[in-house]
Amino acid sequence: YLWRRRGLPPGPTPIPIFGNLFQLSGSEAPGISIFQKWKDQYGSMFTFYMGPVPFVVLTDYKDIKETVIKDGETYADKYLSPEFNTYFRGNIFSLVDKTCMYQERWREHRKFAVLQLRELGVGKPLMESKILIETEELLKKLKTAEYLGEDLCLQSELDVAVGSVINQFLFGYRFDESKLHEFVKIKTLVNNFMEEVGKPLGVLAFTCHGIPPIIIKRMISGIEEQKRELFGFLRNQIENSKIRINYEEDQNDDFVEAYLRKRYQRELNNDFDSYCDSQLENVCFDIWAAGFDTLTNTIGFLFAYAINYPEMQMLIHQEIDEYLGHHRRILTMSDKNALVYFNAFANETQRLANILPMNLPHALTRDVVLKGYHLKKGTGIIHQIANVMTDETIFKDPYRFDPNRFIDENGKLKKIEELCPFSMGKRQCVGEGLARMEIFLLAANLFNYFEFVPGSEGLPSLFKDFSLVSHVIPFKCQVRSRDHSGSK
Ligand code: HEM
Repeated sequence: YLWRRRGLPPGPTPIPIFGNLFQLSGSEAPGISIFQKWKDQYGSMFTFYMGPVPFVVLTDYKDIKETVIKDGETYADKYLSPEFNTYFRGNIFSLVDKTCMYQERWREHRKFAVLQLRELGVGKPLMESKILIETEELLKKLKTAEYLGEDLCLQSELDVAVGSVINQFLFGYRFDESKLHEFVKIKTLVNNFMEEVGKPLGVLAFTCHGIPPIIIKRMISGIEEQKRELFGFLRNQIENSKIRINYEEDQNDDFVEAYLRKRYQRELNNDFDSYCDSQLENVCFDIWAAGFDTLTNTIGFLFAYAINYPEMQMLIHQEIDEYLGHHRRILTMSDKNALVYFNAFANETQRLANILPMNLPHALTRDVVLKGYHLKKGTGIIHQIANVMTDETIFKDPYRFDPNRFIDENGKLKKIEELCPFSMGKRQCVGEGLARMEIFLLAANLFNYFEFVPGSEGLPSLFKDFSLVSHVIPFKCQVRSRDHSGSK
């Protein structure tokens, strides 16, 4: 009755105030299976309630494509709480959360971020060289761990490498020994933020419209101090850039410099609104929050799978050895296409690590008729890519880790369009190019020089917790050098 009254597709019965949140949080972690259960029960398009708010969920690739690709503008808005945004960000500033009211500002800043990722080197030797510096540093640390015969917490090392690349992009410097304390601080703050908004009350505060800021503050009380420190850190970096920058020059070394120059030019033309400090702080936060956890955990899962499946790790090693012959050297992006098995392994990792158990909620920018349902402008829509990537009609035996599903009968890499970890359409991940480069350069090179085996605590767990982004449980491993001559 509830569904018919609202003209929505059917779904599980909600309870007052909390809707279906407890079914979601009480389900098997990380939460993908409950969407599958609802799909089996109500069909591929159904409605569930996050708190008092209904969200229409699309779980079929075909339907997602029909909506976000063929009618992108209609689905480009986000369904996130303006009150939460105002409380957390100071206003409706950001790349990730932008709502319809601020569509133009979001469009401008998204375009700017995509352009800067390109200008500052994604897909080019410039970014490659920065990622390779992190790769070399990682290799040195692995060598030391091997020499000492110690267990290695690989995830901590990957975190520093991934964090350094983001910080290079944003602020122009990496986290060397002297800056490690800064990294630990920002990582902790971003992680705590993710944890808070991943809890049921956090999800409510993050998505439901109309909750007064004073209540939001109570619902996610853990966030207050972190917010101050996090934005304090970002503000500090931006202020340092302002001191360094020379507006006479036009060469940008990092994102913040590019932003400040753009703002300067706009202000010369009497536009004092489009580019401002608060927006810059929030975009920096978004790039950290959206880019760090997702990427470092993807690479972490890749190694966790490789240690759990040594016979597959051996195939990665064999492929690299056959390709490089006797001349072991650092792999670069020009080698990527030759390493079919590694790419298939990385694809399968992204599919099964399925890093966003629930995608970010979008909202309709106009009334639409979808599969016979008349949905009103503003309705929340979730494109459940996690369920597409575990759809057994596309990926047979979907919970089995099997890189071979991405290799065709001619031994070539098979493109399966339903592999969509970066989502699709107008809100598709802006960091996809950077993420793909890092996955290849960091991971392929570590396999190039080392074998990874379980540490003293045994095999890495493949369990995924319930969070906005699935985290690999930090594991210990041992590394064995594959380069006995000692030359690199
Ligand atoms: C393996 C790593 C990554 C994965 C799996 C991933 C996945 C995603 C997904 C699924 C979305 C949401 C799309 C939607 O709303 O439908 C997204 C958005 C976003 N990602 Fe990523 N991401 C990754 C890495 C990165 C990196 C490295 C950056 C930064 C350089 C980044 C920046 C962003 C931003 C800014 C958005 C919001 C875009 C918008 O709403 O317009 N991501 N990402």
